[in-house]
Amino acid sequence: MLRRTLAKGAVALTTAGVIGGRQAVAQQDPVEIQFWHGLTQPLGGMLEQVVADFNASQQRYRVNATYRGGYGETMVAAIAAFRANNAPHIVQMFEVGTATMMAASRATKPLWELLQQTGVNINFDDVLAGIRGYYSLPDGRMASMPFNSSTSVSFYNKDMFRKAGLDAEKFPTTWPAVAEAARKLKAAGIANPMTTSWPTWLMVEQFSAIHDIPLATKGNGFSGLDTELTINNPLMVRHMQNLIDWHKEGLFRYGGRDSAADGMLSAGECAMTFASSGTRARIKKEARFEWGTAMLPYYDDVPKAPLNSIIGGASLWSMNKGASTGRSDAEWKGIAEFLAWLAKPDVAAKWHTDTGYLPLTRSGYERVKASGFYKENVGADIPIEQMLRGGGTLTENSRGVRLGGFAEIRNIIQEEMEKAFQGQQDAKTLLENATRRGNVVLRNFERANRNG
Ligand SMILES: O=P(O)(O)OC[C@H](O)CO
Repeated sequence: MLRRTLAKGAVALTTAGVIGGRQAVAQQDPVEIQFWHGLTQPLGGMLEQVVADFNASQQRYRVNATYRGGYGETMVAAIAAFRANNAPHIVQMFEVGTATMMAASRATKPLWELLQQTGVNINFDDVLAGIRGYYSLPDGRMASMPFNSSTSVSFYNKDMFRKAGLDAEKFPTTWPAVAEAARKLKAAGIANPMTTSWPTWLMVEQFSAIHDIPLATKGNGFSGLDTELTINNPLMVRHMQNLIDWHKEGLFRYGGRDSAADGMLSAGECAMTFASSGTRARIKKEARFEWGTAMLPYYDDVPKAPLNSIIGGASLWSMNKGASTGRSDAEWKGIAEFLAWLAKPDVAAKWHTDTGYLPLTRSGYERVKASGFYKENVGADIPIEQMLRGGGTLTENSRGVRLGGFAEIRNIIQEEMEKAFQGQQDAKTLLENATRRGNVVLRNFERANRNG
């Protein structure tokens, strides 16, 4: 289908040819690219602005960004759409969906193949190791496009700290010190001293990485689908039991599954929270008090702690339309051009500084540092500094997690945590149950995907 020229100053035409002395240049309609995302406000709006900027930067492609619910809902919607031969060109997939997408070879086109096929180049040499490793295949080729990679950090309300007689400029570095601060906050009348977003990401996945303990066998699942959970270990039991006890004591409040607690700190509903670095954008917009950020706490009697934290957030996957429906070369090219545009240093740097998500590359980080941004935005570099802790060398336990059915496993762990917070079980039972039930999910996934 052809669209008539809309060149500046030209009369809009209904047919090709010469009107009013001007030669109409026939031009193709832009190729439409559907992009489903799972970011709530204000991040969703920022992402849609990035897309609008891409659309304004060229005329061949038009990316349509649509919010499809949270990450979990977006994942379910994209899989269902593929089955109905109507998948989006690009889907934003949270990091826990990575193994599932890698196994869904009919539904997705790996990034390396997309770039090879379209001749579009994206240089991944300088991408942070913790990000690159998460989204690449064992041989190093990229499976998906890293976009909004986060890590998790502590956020706290400095006004509440002052009210409790705590040093507002020093967030406690260890878990016992956090509990002590929470007791003082409670004594000062703060109803909810601490909570957490993403309970499993924070209290199980990040916790294991920082303390250099495995979350699952086979290098946290990176080297095989025949992996088993190892979360029923003494350190995990110790931490979970502490959370259960602190909950009973009124020092910790469970704020719900996944991102449910994301808005609690900015609404003044707690004094401390542990959340995605990407929560920074929301806190900055909503908080009506002085707030601070700090690295995640740890147990300082654990020999290798604290190591680097791991990434979260999401990457972008290109999808086939359906099992029996292909895409045109122009569509694949449009997808690749858009992803390459996201990796442009200026675009990636703006996304990082606007949102709190990590810079994509080391050089990007250095550039932002040199610009003075971190001096003006104190604490904005804490997520990346925490990622690079330990010299940036990742261990098998600190490079991330790749499990089949991971979203389901997270739900199981959250369900078992909820039972414990309701007083129905202790930490040991919680972790035994979660391990047993999670391993069933892993075996089912392995059986279904054994032959690729
Ligand atoms: O809030 P995000 O985008 O950093 O994502 C947090 C978790 O990693 C999602 O699994």
